[in-house]
Parts: sequence; C-alpha cells; structure tokens
Amino acid sequence: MSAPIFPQDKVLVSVEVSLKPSSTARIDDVRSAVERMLEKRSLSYTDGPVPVPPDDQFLTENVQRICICDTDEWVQNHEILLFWQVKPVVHVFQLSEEGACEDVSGDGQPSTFNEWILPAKEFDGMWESLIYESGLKQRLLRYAASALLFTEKGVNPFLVSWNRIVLLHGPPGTGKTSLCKALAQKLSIRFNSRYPQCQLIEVNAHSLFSKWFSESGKLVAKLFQKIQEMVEEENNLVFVLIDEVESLAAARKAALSGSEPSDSIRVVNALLTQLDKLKSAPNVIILTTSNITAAIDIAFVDRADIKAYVGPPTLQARYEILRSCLQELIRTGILSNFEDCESLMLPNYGSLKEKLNMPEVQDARTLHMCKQLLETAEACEGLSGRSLRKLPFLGHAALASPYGCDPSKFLSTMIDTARRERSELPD
Ligand SMILES: Nc1ncnc2c1ncn2[C@@H]1O[C@H](COP(=O)(O)OP(=O)(O)OP(=O)(O)O)[C@@H](O)[C@H]1O
Repeated sequence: MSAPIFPQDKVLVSVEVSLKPSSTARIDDVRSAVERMLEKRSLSYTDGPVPVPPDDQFLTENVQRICICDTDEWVQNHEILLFWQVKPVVHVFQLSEEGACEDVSGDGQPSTFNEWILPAKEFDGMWESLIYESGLKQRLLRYAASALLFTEKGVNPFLVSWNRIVLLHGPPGTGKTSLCKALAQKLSIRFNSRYPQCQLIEVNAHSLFSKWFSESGKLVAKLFQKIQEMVEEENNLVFVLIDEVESLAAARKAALSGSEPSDSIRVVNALLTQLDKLKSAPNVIILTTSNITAAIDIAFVDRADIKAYVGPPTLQARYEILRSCLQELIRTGILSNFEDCESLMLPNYGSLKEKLNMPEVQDARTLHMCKQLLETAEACEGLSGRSLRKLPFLGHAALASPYGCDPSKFLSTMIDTARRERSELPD
C-alpha cells in the first residue's frame, strides 16, 4: 500500500507516548497536549523518537518519550509520510515497574506461572528489537486488533466466527516467545482506552507435569481460577502465554501409550478444557508457541485463527539484527577509536544498495564497515536470531584487547566468529 494522496484517506499512524514513572498527569491531558504539539509541527513521519519540545513545561515534566511507530506498513521504497498525509493516533501509557510476580507455592515445587502487569518495563523496546520480513509483526497486530474489535462490537459468533488464539511456530531461537510477549505489550498500549488494565500470565507447561502429578490437577485448577477472576473484570485485558504447546500433546500421547502415569493425561485434559472455557471470554487472548513446524495434535491449537510461521532470519533481517548490536556497542563506548565514533550511524539494509552503488559519495570508513557488516550477515546464514544476538559478545571475547576497539577490526573478528559458529551447527 502506498501513501494516500487525498486528505480523506489520511493514514493512521500510531504515536506512543510513555509517561515518566513519577508522572501523575491525566492521560487525556497528555494526549491532547501531544496532539497539539504534533499539529504545530510539520513533521515527516518515520519510525523513531520525536524530541519532547524543551519549552513545553507540561510535556517535559510528564513525558519520558514520544515515539512514532510502525509506519513501515505504509511506506515503501523510501517514501516519506508527510504531516498532511497522516492522522496521528496518540497512545499514552505508563510502564509498570512491578516486575514479574511468580506464583510461589512455597513447597519446593517449580512455579506454574509468571504474571506481569502490562505494559511492563521489562518488555519495553522488545517489539522494535525483533526483526522479521514481510510484515509478520504488522499482520499479527492487525489480526489481534480485529479480533478484539469484533468482540467489542458484539459481532455474533454464530454468524461470523473468529477466535483469539495465536500460534507461532518455527525453529528454536527465532524469537517466538519474545514476539508473543512483545505483541501483548503492544496491544496493551494500543487498547488502553478500552482496557485500562492488562495482564500477561505465562504458564509454565513443563512444571504442570512435575513429579508431583497428584498435585498437578490442583495446580491447573488454581491457576485457571485465578485467570477466570481476572477475566471477569471487564476492563481487564488478559493474555495467557503457553510456550511449547507440543509438550502437552506429547504428554497426552505418552499417557495413552502407557509410558507416563495416567495422571498426566488428566492434567492435559484439564488444561485443554479450561482453555476451551476461557476462549469464550471476550477479553482474553491466548498466545501459544511451538518448535514443531508440522501439525500439532491439540484440539484447541487446531482452531487457532492466527497461525504464523516464524522462520530463521533472512539476509536482510540478519544484517539489521547485527547492525542494531553494533550500534549498541558503539553507543556504550565498547567500540570506539576515533572521534565522533558515537555519532556513527550505519545505513539500514534498504539504503545499503544505493550506498554501495555510489561509493564515490560515501565516507570511506562507513562504506568499508557496511561491506564488512554485510559479509558478516552473509556468513551467518542458518544461525538463529538468538545466536545472532550472542555473536557480538563472542566476537568481543575473542579480541586481544577488550577496550576501545576499532569497529572495523571488531567486524573482522565477527566474521571469523560467525564462520566458527556456523561450522558447529548440526547438519
Ligand atoms: N528475528 C529476530 N530479530 C531479533 N532478535 C531475535 C530474532 N529472533 C530471535 N531473536 C533474539 O533471540 C532471543 C530468543 O528468542 P525466544 O526465546 O523468544 O525464541 P523462541 O523462538 O521462543 O525460542 P525457543 O523456542 O527455543 O524458546 C530473543 O530475545 C531475541 O533477542
């Protein structure tokens, strides 16, 4: 989709406004102030921060950060969205600093779930840090947003059917769990005027099959009673995350074949029944992940509307992941050896081609680093996103001197490290 020309077709662009932890300002007041501020300025809309105007006392006192998000959905071929093409949709929120609240049973059993109040400080920036191609993140966001809208408008499920189960499947380390958490965080921000409270419950499926099988049934009951209570409050939006759902199917199969205690089948069945019940609540989104790419034999996953394959990073994604790592090491001063090193900005993959085609107009040092970065990204084919994010650390540990390293020298080491890591991959 390209940017519209007519005013009635203005594109809606999300502007996220994070309040300072100390702020007690009313959300509505901040939203109006930001809207006024944006109206006054002839901004071009690209993803990234908008500086808080220093002469606006109300905003400087209350606002931590203003950020334009997810314009990539509208922008192709480096087009730029200009202010008159855009209707900003301002979302104001305050991050919860409470941290994960574990369920502590106190009797030595592993906890069955973790709980966060969203939007949580831990997940801040996670969505942006996950890099995929072909609009995967946008697709997930739109699916979930449509599902919530259908519910809110009371669409009759007998006439139009939809559900709120998301399944992300793909190889290990491709960011599925992180993507679920980041999606929950994003939706909690986007829907905060409808649902002022929001929680994420991460169910630890493995712990439900602990050796205290006799206890497991009770654990499931306790967990779902808690979730049910949250859901009954209609201003609450509740996300339930179940990682590696295939472990449920495996446990059931093992129980049927007699190699596991029959208690485990009861636990799986209890869990599935509870999930089925929960599904009918309008304010719940169930997020599941699986490392198995083939069909998963679980009834409720079968019914998931929102299924997405999350694959290993492509060359472009690998370049972008490594670029963000490098920029972070430059920001923190771990890589530096020349003046202005902190202000060094490596071009993104989109503008890289152009730059490589016009070498004469480029700064020679930046150009050389881009080529090295691209070479590293090429050398990383087959590595997961998780391994890629570790690579700079391994590369750094392999350096002769850990201080003030030259970025270009560092990249040479990274290429070697990438090749070594790749050679250690199982076939
Ligand atoms: N596409 C990606 N872009 C950026 N970072 C990524 C990407 N894929 C993975 N990562 C990094 O790898 C980390 C681990 O990902 P996560 O644990 O969410 O993966 P997973 O697919 O759920 O893995 P597993 O199934 O093995 O638990 C993420 O926190 C992130 O830093």
